Amino acid sequence: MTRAIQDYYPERFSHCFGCGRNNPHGHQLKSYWKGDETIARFTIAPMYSGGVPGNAYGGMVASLIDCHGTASAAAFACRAQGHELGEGAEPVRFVTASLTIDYLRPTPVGKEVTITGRLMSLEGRKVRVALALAAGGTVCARGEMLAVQFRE
Ligand SMILES: CCCCCCCCCC(=O)SCCNC(=O)CCNC(=O)[C@H](O)C(C)(C)COP(=O)(O)OP(=O)(O)OC[C@H]1O[C@@H](n2cnc3c(N)ncnc32)[C@H](O)[C@@H]1OP(=O)(O)O
Repeated sequence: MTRAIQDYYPERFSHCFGCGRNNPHGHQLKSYWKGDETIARFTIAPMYSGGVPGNAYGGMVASLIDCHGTASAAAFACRAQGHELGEGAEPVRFVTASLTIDYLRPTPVGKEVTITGRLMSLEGRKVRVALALAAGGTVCARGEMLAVQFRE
């Protein structure tokens, strides 16, 4: 898959500060399939420092996990319906209903981090995703999301 999951979002849902391709001021996070899981790569700029220079502030960590989680939910739901993103109808859009983050150790700025997503369960409009953010192979934060399919 060469296109990011977010690149399949309808235009009207592509303004998110974290991952919207139509938001020139945002982070424009890109998430991809990796086998049965999902992955995004991102380098946090030093301006997103937390209290200690060199480490990211917690909101930035949550933001990356949040956007990767909703993208993962859309991809998991699409595949569960028997097709891939870009095939047939436009992908359903998910919003975060609940997100918990465990901050395990500081997340570095200026160094690539990976965010991964794994499907936990899919039940009706609800998708639960397990998420992890790692730097240099070390997990810095874990997240758990309940994403709910948006009713248009
Ligand atoms: C045209 C406007 C376009 C707007 C698009 C926005 C896209 C932006 C994407 C994001 O940036 S996500 C940002 C942060 N998230 C939000 O702003 C979401 C705010 N919350 C909501 O809009 C609604 O609460 C939500 C859509 C998540 C759910 O409302 P619904 O009325 O569609 O569904 P409902 O309340 O019936 O909940 C559906 C199921 O989820 C469950 N649920 C909802 N919130 C929950 C929660 N917090 N914890 C546990 N379960 C929860 C709920 O119990 C229920 O379970 P069951 O189906 O088993 O009965």
